[in-house]
Amino acid sequence: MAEKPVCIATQVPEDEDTHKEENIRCLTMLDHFGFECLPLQLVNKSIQQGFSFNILCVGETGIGKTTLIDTLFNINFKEHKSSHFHPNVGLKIQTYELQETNIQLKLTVVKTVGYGDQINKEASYQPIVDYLDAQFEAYLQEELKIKRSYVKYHDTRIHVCLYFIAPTGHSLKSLDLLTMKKIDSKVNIVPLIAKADTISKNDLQMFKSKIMSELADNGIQIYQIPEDDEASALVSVSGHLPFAVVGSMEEVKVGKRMVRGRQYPWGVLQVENESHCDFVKLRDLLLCTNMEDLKEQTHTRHYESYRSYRLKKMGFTDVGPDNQPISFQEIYEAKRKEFSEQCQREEEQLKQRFMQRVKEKEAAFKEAEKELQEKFEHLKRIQEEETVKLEEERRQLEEEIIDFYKTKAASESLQAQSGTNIKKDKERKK
Ligand SMILES: Nc1nc2c(ncn2[C@@H]2O[C@H](COP(=O)(O)OP(=O)(O)OP(=O)(O)O)[C@@H](O)[C@H]2O)c(=O)[nH]1
Repeated sequence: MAEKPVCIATQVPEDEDTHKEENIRCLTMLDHFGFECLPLQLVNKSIQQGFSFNILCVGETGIGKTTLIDTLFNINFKEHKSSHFHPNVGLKIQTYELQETNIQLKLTVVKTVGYGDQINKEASYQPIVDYLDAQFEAYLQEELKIKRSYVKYHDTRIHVCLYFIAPTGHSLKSLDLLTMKKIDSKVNIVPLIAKADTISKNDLQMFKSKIMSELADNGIQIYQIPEDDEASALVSVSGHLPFAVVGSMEEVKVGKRMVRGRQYPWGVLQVENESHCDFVKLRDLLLCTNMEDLKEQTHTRHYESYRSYRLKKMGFTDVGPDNQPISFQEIYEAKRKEFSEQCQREEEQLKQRFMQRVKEKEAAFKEAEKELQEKFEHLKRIQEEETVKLEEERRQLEEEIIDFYKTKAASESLQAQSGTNIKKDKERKK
């Protein structure tokens, strides 16, 4: 905080001459004191804790997401290029611990992978929506814990979504409109025209107005830059939306200086030259003037609406059916009662269903038993008839055997008789 001379007024008795007031001494303060120091406490605390910032980059493969993030933080994050053949849209999440002088920044960059590469683009926005909700849910679960630890907790809620629009110079694609519509209530969207060096100055202005009117026509809410804020007003950024950005980590010679830019046969595009592109405006917005506002909007607007939706879904409400304020305890008791009644009802239903099934099973068993008994009786009858038949056959066989033996004995005696007669005849002939 800059030191400034202050006038310390001393109380002068009313009856003294007014010319004495001219002799009030002006002292220069050597240090801060009193509640003037309050902001210092916040500054020190913030420096000690460090800052965190979460950026989501949504854009087609190869549109310049990585290069822009590298250029914003002036660090080569060494990213591999993605392929165009992902079957679905995915997200690449990376967290970096950065330091500038004594300021630490925990930066999380989430980038889409394979966005806009599928033939059917209908569900391209879903992984993005799911990711945004999952971060809100994780924060809500931390908030609902009895033992919370916000200091250690890594808040991964996305503070800003940089939406990369292809520099077609024509209009927004239906995928752009669809995705932005789906996420505008969950994140602060800052639309960017990517690779703005590939589009002429006149075309760029027309393209910008076209995009803004298309966003308005489709009711898409982008991040509203607070214009009353002194710093924002100075750069008057809103009028430049969507920012036409160019990314490059290349150092190019311009006159006697080395600047970051892109060298072309016809000249150099300087990334940090405000008459060449809006990169500086974007960097100022994200890092210098509006980071805290982006975080605040994330918490008070987007997270708040997710939280209230989830709590309502869980059955919590601020007012009862009679529009009277209702306490958490009352809701809890009512919910518990409702739950135990529901449990009882379900238990009763289960019991009845069980009894019904037991009855059905018993009836089925009885029916099966009856059928078996009938079958048994039938088989028994058949078997008895078979036995009687067999007995008859056996009797007949025995009779036949007896007859056979009788016949056999008769024939044997006849044979013996004839043998004796032959012998007697022979003896007689002798
Ligand atoms: N003309 C121009 N080219 C750029 C710009 N930014 C990046 N590029 C080039 O575009 C190509 C892809 O850039 P990346 O930053 O890897 O794109 P990306 O969107 O991160 O790609 P993926 O992560 O693979 O989806 C590289 O050859 C960059 O040099 C830009 O502003 N203008």
